[in-house]
Amino acid sequence: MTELLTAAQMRAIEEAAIASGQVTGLELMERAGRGVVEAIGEEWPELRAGSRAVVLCGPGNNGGDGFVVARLLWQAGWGVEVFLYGEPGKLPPDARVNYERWVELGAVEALNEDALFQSEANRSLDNQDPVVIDALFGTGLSRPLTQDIGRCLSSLHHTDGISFAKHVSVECPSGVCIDSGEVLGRDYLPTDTDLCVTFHRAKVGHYTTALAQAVGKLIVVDIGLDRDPGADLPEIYAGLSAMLGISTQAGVEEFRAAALSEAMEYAQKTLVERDEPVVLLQAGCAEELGKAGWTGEHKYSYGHAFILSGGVGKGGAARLAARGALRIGAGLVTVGCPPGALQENAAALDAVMLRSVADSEALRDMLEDPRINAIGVGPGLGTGAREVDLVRAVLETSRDGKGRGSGSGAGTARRLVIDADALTLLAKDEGLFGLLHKGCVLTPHGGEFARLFPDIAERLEAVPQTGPAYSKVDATREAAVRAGCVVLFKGPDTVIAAPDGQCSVNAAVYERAAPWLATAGSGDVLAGFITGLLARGFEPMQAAETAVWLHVDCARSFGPGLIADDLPEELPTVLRRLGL
Ligand SMILES: NC(=O)C1=CN([C@@H]2O[C@H](COP(=O)(O)OP(=O)(O)OC[C@H]3O[C@@H](n4cnc5c(N)ncnc54)[C@H](O)[C@@H]3O)[C@@H](O)[C@H]2O)[C@@H](O)CC1
Ligand SMILES: Nc1ncnc2c1ncn2[C@@H]1O[C@H](COP(=O)(O)OP(=O)(O)O)[C@@H](O)[C@H]1O
Ligand SMILES: [K+]
Repeated sequence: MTELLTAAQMRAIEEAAIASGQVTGLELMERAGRGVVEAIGEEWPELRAGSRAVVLCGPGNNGGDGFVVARLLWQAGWGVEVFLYGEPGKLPPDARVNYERWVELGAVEALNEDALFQSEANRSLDNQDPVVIDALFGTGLSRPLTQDIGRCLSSLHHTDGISFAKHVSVECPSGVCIDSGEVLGRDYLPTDTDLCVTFHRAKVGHYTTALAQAVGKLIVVDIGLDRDPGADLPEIYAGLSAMLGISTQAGVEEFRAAALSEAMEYAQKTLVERDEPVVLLQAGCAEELGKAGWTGEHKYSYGHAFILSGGVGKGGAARLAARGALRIGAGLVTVGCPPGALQENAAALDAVMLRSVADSEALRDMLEDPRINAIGVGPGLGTGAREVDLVRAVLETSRDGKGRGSGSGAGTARRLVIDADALTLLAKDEGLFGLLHKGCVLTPHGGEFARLFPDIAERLEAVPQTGPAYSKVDATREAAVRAGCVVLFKGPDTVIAAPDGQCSVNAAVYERAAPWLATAGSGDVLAGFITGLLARGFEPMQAAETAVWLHVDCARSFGPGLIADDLPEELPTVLRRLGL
């Protein structure tokens, strides 16, 4: 499990490590700078002594990292030019030390567009593919960049006469709020970056679409913050006691107690400041499916999923969802449609069963069957009065104590996936919205989210002027609390949140990009995947996480040319590859 951090969490972790005596800020900065240089070497092994770099340093510790990078590249024989935004006298202590170390080796010029143009790296005729290293702002960005800095960054790519072949960002492209992935002020897009090097853990913003689209490759460098803060204490004491000549056993114990209590105090502060972590979904989240296994005695052991369909000519979406539910392992899947659409559906369904559902009364009768333990409602449903009644029936008959299934979800309320048209109905009808319960999963895309939670969407859309900016993670968490159930907010950066604060990100970006998943009907298949897993007894959060991860994996496994119908058919290949 990989946790994604906010800037505040990262700061707290660093502070705790420094306070425990485990490491100094200066050492962390050295490791960070070294990590950047190593990442450059691995990415472009052809660059070596004689290559050129321009390092842009900012007024904080991100700038400090930049001075370390400059020094290490210089020591490796590179031609290095350094530009500083800010005053040397105002640099924080560790950055100041590294500034001083650099000025023994080379010059520091004030950063502006003209200076970049005039830089040797830009003007030299040896054309060595100069690298520009952006160490202006990292986790400490608190307001929009001034226009002159914004212009400098834009000029790196968009101005005739300035050309830097390779662009490296330290922590993140400067100007981006690392909690949200947003450019503060939204005056321009994040600067395109070939390589973004961050430290200890990726931050939440790295996995948002806005930032990921600008970053070619993300590297997370280990700066040694995973070690137990108490682990080094005996050595530290041994060193100190030898120095001071106080080596007694009592002294050892006293020293340990004092140092540990300080470390504990910081650790507690760190924990208090932390929400439930935001988790990046990885292959491991699908392991639950393996653990759930295929060991049942009969089809009802795997639950019975029911998908409500729209009328004549509108059944494709429900059929896609049904196919998804069946492939992901629901024991039985039934599509319920209006009588007039039976013929159309019968012609298109085989393994999926079919029932006629004339109206909400017929539906309530059907849902007397306790074996139906998961329902998917919304894809292609329609948004008329009949559909309002159907959605109400589904919600009312699935609240606590109703719809106890015989599958592994037995003993819990019937679970629901509410998607597409059903979300539109919820947005129009407060009464329906009020019927939501913890067994539901809402799966809005951006438009549906804005209809359901207009004030939250408005806050998310507002141009952020200060950091940390309100993020998709914040928005989804807030929506989940309001709805009282799991909310899965779709997109290349799908965020899933539960009312208790659990939150995960399924990122179809970087090496997991699957832009061809944006194809008509793919959301319907996702709704089906979740419904199928709910039928199998998965908890709502776990069902949403597993389904969305497999959804992207199916798209990646199939590749470009994918249409929604291919997604369920690709699932067996994906499951086999995962060893499930
Ligand atoms: N704290 C540590 O121990 C470590 C920090 N590291 C680096 O330090 C960075 C964080 O350092 P800081 O907290 O100093 O933050 P930054 O260096 O990201 O920026 C903070 C500085 O920029 C100013 N500032 C913020 N927004 C501005 C704007 N729009 N225009 C002009 N000035 C602006 C602030 O007033 C402050 O002086 C990380 O991203 C990472 O690169 C690494 O060296 C690892 C260790
Ligand atoms: N660029 C993208 N990369 C990866 N996945 C995407 C991208 N754009 C959309 N998706 C995913 O595709 C699906 C589209 O669902 P939705 O918008 O409901 O479409 P439809 O209603 O046509 O099924 C969602 O799961 C969404 O997360
Ligand atoms: K930066």
